[in-house]
Amino acid sequence: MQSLAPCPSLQSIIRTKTPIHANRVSPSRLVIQCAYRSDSANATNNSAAAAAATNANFSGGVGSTRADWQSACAILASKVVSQQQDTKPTNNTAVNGHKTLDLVPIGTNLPQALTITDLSPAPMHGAKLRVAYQGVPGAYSEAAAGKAYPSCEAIPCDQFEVAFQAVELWIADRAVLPVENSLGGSIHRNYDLLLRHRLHIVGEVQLAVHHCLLALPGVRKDYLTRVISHPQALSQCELTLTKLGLNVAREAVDDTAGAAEFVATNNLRDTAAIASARAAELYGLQILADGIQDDSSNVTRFVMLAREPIIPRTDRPFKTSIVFAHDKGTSVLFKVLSAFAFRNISLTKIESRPHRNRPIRLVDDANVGTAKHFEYMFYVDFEASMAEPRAQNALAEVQEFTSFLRVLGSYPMDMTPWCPSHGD
Ligand SMILES: O=C(O)C(=O)C[C@]1(C(=O)O)C=C[C@@H](O)C=C1
Repeated sequence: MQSLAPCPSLQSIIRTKTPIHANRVSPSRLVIQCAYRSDSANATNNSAAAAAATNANFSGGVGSTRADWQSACAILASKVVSQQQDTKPTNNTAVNGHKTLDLVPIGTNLPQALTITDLSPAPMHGAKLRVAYQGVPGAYSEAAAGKAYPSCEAIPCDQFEVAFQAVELWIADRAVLPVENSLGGSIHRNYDLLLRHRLHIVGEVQLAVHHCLLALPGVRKDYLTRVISHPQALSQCELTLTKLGLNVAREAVDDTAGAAEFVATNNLRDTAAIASARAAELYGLQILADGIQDDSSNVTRFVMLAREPIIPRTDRPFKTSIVFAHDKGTSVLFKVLSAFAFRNISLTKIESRPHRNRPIRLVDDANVGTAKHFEYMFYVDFEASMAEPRAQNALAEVQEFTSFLRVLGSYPMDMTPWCPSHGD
C-alpha cells in the first residue's frame, strides 16, 4: 500500500461549502491515499462484497443474491482482518502539518463481526449523511439531495464526475445526480458516468423544477442582452423566453445557481440567470419572471448513488436499471425487450449511448462496399425488483442475447404524490 499522506484541501473545501473541483480529486495519488485513509477497510470490502453479489457482469440468476452476498462477505471479512493486521491503526488528524480526513480508530486487532449496519446503505454511524451534488447552493440538484435525504449535509461539486469520485473516495456517502428531465430529455453525461464508475443506484427522486428569470435589483427586462444558465434549464425555458420578447444571447454555464452567483458577483446589469427562487435569495437577485419553464409539469428525475447496493425487496414497488451491449446488431434488441414483455414487466425507460470501446461495426459486402453500423450501449429501466423471480428470469434470458450486462441498481420507485411546480 502507498504511504499515507494528507488530503487537506478536500476536508476544508467541504467545510466551507465551496464546490469540490475536479483537479482536487483527480490525481491518482490522492485517490489511492484517500481511499485508504478513511479507514473503511470494513466498508470498502462490504462494497466489494455487495458489488460481487449483485452487480459486476451479471452472472446467472439472482435467486441466490442473499447467499452470494453472505459468502462474498465472509470471504472479504477475512481480508479485512489481514488488512487490519497489516495497517497500523491511526486516527491522526494531521500529517506534515496538514489536516486530514478524520479516521475512525480501530480499537483492536481481533476480527470484528459484520453487522447488519455494515451491510446496509445506512448513513455513517451516527454522523450526518454527506450527499454530493453537482452545482453550487441553490441548484436544483441541492434541492433533490435534500428531498432524497432530508437532514443530509449537501456537498457541492463542480462536475458530475467529481460527485461520483467524492462517493468513491468516501468524501461523501451518496451522490444525487439528474438523469432525465420531462422537457429536456436525458442527461447523457450521467448515463456515461454510471458505466465508467462502480457506484450503485439505490434510489430515485423526482423534483418539480420551477424556473425564475433573475437579475440584479433595479435591472429591467429591456436592459438585458444575455441570459445564462445550465443548458437543460435554457432548453426548458426556450419558448417562454421568446414569448417574453427576450431575443437575447443564450449562454450555457455549469449550473443554474452558478449562473445566478455569476451575475451577482460580477455585477452584470445586462445579464439575467435562469435559476430557482432560492438562488435569487442566496445571491441577492430579484425575480423578473416566475415559472418560466415551458411546461408547468417540468420534472427532473435524479438517481441516488452509493458505494454499496441495497438488498432488493418485494414489499413495495421497485425499479431496476440495467445496461447491456450485444454483438449482433440492433435486431437483438427486439429479443431482449421481449424477455420483459413476455413476463409482463413494464419498461419505464430505454436509452442508447455510443459504445465507447466499439463505436462502429463493419459489415463487409463484396458487391456493394462496406456497411457501417453504429454500436450502442442500451440502458433500460424496468418496473420490478431483482428479488422477484420474473425479473431474475428475464435477466437470465437477456444475458443469453447480450455480450455485456450490468445491473446498475434495484431500488424503490419514487411514489410521492404528483405535485406540479409552484415556485417554493
Ligand atoms: O443546474 C442545476 O441547478 C441543476 O441541478 C442541474 C439540472 C440538470 O442537470 O438538468 C437539474 C435540474 C434542472 O433540470 C436543470 C438543471
